[in-house]
Amino acid sequence: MIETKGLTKRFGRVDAVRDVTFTAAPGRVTGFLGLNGSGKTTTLRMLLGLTRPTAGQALVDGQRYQDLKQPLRQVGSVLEQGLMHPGQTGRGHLHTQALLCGAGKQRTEQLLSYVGLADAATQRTGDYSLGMRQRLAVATALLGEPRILVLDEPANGLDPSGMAWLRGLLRDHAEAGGTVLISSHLLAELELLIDEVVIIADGQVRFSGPLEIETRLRIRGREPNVLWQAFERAGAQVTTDGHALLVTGLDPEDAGEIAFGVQVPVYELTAETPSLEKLFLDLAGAA
Ligand SMILES: Nc1ncnc2c1ncn2[C@@H]1O[C@H](COP(=O)(O)OP(=O)(O)OP(=O)(O)O)[C@@H](O)[C@H]1O
Repeated sequence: MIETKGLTKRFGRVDAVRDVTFTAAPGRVTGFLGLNGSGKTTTLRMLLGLTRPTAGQALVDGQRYQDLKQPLRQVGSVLEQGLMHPGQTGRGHLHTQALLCGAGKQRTEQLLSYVGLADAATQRTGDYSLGMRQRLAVATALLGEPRILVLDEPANGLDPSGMAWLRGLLRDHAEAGGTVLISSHLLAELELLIDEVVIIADGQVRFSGPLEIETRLRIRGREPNVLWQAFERAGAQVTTDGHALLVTGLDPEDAGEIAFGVQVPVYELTAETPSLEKLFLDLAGAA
């Protein structure tokens, strides 16, 4: 479990993070979304004990990171993947990091396969693509078999197969009861990865909650008023954009059956799902 309560960080006159309160729960993948400079990295750094809050608290399993007994076994993180030595091989990097958290050679070999780098284990990380470095960074985070993962922009540089791999990995981790907090400004990609979303803009949380974006139906028919009343009788919410009825609370099959029941021919019935990007742009005021 990750919790922040009134978390605030001021750098001189810059309010980087203001009164940020949110929870990332076990069994869920929580996305932490914001534009560049919105305060994501500063928040994650406070969570990992790397930046001291001006006010408020950042807690991991109810404790500050610096008070955890075995931090590397409790929390795995990817903050900056620039921390790899370019002359070291992928395997060498993982072995060195394994020493820090007491993981054995068997674990590093298993992880190299798990992140799809077994064949590239003897290549220098300086020759790795951005996506390969991300995979190695994720492997490093997993070394101590932590239940909590904090990943800053892990999707950056991944190709579609890399994204599918990351999605599977995060899903498995959450389904095994782990907690995942993953930041990004790559909205469309995050949409497929996460269950919950926390949207931050100008250092403040603008939205936090489950990612259940309601599908809206756009319906045109011969007698809109008859349809409107019939849909409302079925418990749906109905508005119009002047051309079509906009209906929430019904699935397309039900809407079709209702129109058939009141004998109104339907000319158009389209299910529209607003993208996470739209939600984000609306909430973050990011024009
Ligand atoms: N060490 C620092 N000293 C002064 N200002 C800082 C420092 N670190 C961050 N800031 C400022 O705090 C604000 C939030 O920055 P932060 O890096 O947390 O945002 P971010 O959402 O992670 O952005 P990005 O996606 O670009 O990494 C920015 O205005 C940034 O310039």
